[in-house]
Parts: sequence; structure tokens; C-alpha cells
Amino acid sequence: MINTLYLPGFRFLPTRLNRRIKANAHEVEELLRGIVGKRERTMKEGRASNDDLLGLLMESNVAETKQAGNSRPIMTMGDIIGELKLFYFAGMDTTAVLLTWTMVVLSMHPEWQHRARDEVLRVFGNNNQPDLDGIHQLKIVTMILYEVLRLYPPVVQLDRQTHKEIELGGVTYPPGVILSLPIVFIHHDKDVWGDDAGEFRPERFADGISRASKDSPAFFPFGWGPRICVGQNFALVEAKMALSSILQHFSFGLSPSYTHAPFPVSTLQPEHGAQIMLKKL
Ligand code: HEM
Repeated sequence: MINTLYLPGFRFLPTRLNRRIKANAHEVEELLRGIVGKRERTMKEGRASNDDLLGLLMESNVAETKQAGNSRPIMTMGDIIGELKLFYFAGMDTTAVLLTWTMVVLSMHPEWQHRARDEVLRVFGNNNQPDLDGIHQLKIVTMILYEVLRLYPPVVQLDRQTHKEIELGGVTYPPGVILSLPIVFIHHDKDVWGDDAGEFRPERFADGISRASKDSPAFFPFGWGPRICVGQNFALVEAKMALSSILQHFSFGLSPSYTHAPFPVSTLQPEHGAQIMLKKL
């Protein structure tokens, strides 16, 4: 899983790549500072709406600051920019790559593509925009997305650091130890999932997540515990909406130029791209 050599302190050296990373980070921060500043002004003028994440965040910041009787806002501009970056990164690439792998896998398994399309057409017809009521009725599509998340988890590994001495599984760890949970390996473990662990078999999720594996929790593409992904329901609704629209209007298959090479960059990406041919239905 680790595919680059890590040299402590290397990121501080003024190499060409590091300078570019720094310049890009600065540009993104300036853009976000502009967006937040503009929203602050419209809020002060009473013209802002709070129907998006930024509006909610800023409104709650004002309310919490007032309640605490602080003269300075509880969340600084830096905090708000940090949250925006986190939500963009955590929410955008992960869901995009889930959809990418779903298209790849459904191209490799046309029988599941047909089953998914039959279900989508039964629920939404071939022209209606997918809605939330219908999304909740999609069973085959849900099984497919779970199986894709099992085989190609966008986040391949979770890290945790001990902050005090702790005993886990009979081993005592001092503070400061980094423990890595290799999601991708556990999702492919034959002892947990059976001999077909490496195969695409959405039917394993027919009776829900807990019945799909011998051990539980064995399926945790969104993490586990108090820091579990806050966007998981949103991500699944988004992926179902997008996939339903694609299935309604297109059939698809892999281009001969496609090479299967899952590769962890920051999320699990197809190393040589996902060349997919779509045909209008
Ligand atoms: C397929 C899509 C997604 C996957 C696989 C995914 C996966 C994850 C994982 C593994 C974590 C770390 C959990 C942990 O440390 O235990 C996480 C955290 C997080 N995710 Fe997602 N995520 C997805 C979509 C989204 C979306 C759409 C949003 C926002 C709209 C989002 C927002 C976040 C945030 C803010 C955190 C940090 C939570 C915290 O530290 O308390 N994610 N996600």
C-alpha cells in the first residue's frame, strides 16, 4: 500500500514540486478567503441565505460566539477555511472515485449492469429525475455500491495515534504510537468474506451488511466509531442519484485501452484512468 519513500522533513525543502504544492495551497486559501469574506459581508447586510454548509457554519459561529459572550469569533477565518477544505476533499474525491469504480465494475459485469438498470427503470421510468423516495427503494443498486466499496474502498487505510498508554489485543502501546487499520486488506480477507473475497458478488449484501461477512465489523469504508464519516448517507444518496441517471440514459462498457490497475494516491484511483464507452439508450 505504501508506494512512495517517506523522508521526514522532505516536504519543507524548496524542491520544484514542494514550491508548486505551496503555491497551489496559497491560491486555494485565497479563493476560499474571498468566498468567506463575501459571505460575511452579505450576512452583515442581511442578504445571505443559510441553505448551504458555509451559511450554516457561519451562522452557528455567530450564535455560539454570542452565547459564549466572546468579543472574537469562536471559529477563526483559518478554522472556517480548514473546514471548507476538509469537506471538499473528504466529500468530492471519495464519491467521484466510488462512481468511477462502479462504472468500471458494471462494465466488467454486464449482467449486474442489466439488473441495476431494470431496477432503476422500474422505480423511476426512463425519463423521470431520480428522487429521494425512489432512491430508498433501490436494493440492487445499494448491493452493488456496497460491493464496490468493499473491493475498492476510496480510503484504503485509517490511522489512529495513541494519546495515552493503552492495551489492545493483549499488547500495551505507549503514547504516540500510530496504529494503521488497512481497510482494503480487511475487505479482501478470505477468512472474513470467504474464498470468493476477491470476486465481485453483490449478492453477499442481499441480507444487509451484518450478514455479508463472518466477522463484524468487517465492512468499514466510511470508518468506524466516533469519527465515522459524517457524509456517508449523503455520499450514498449522491452516488445512487448519479448512477440512476446514467443507467436510465446510457449503457456502457470498457474501452480496449483500459488497464485494470487500482492504485492508492490519496484515494484508491485507477492508475491509468477509466476509459469507458457510453452508448445512448
Ligand atoms: C464514498 C464516499 C466517501 C467515503 C468512502 C468516505 C470515507 C471517509 C472515511 C474513511 C473517513 C474517516 C473516518 C474515520 O477516521 O474513522 C471520513 C471522514 C470524513 N468524511 Fe467521508 N467519505 C465519503 C464521502 C464524504 C462526503 C460526501 C462528505 C461530506 C459531504 C464527507 C465528509 C467527511 C468528513 C468531514 C470527515 C471527517 C470526520 C471527522 O473527522 O470527524 N465524506 N470519510
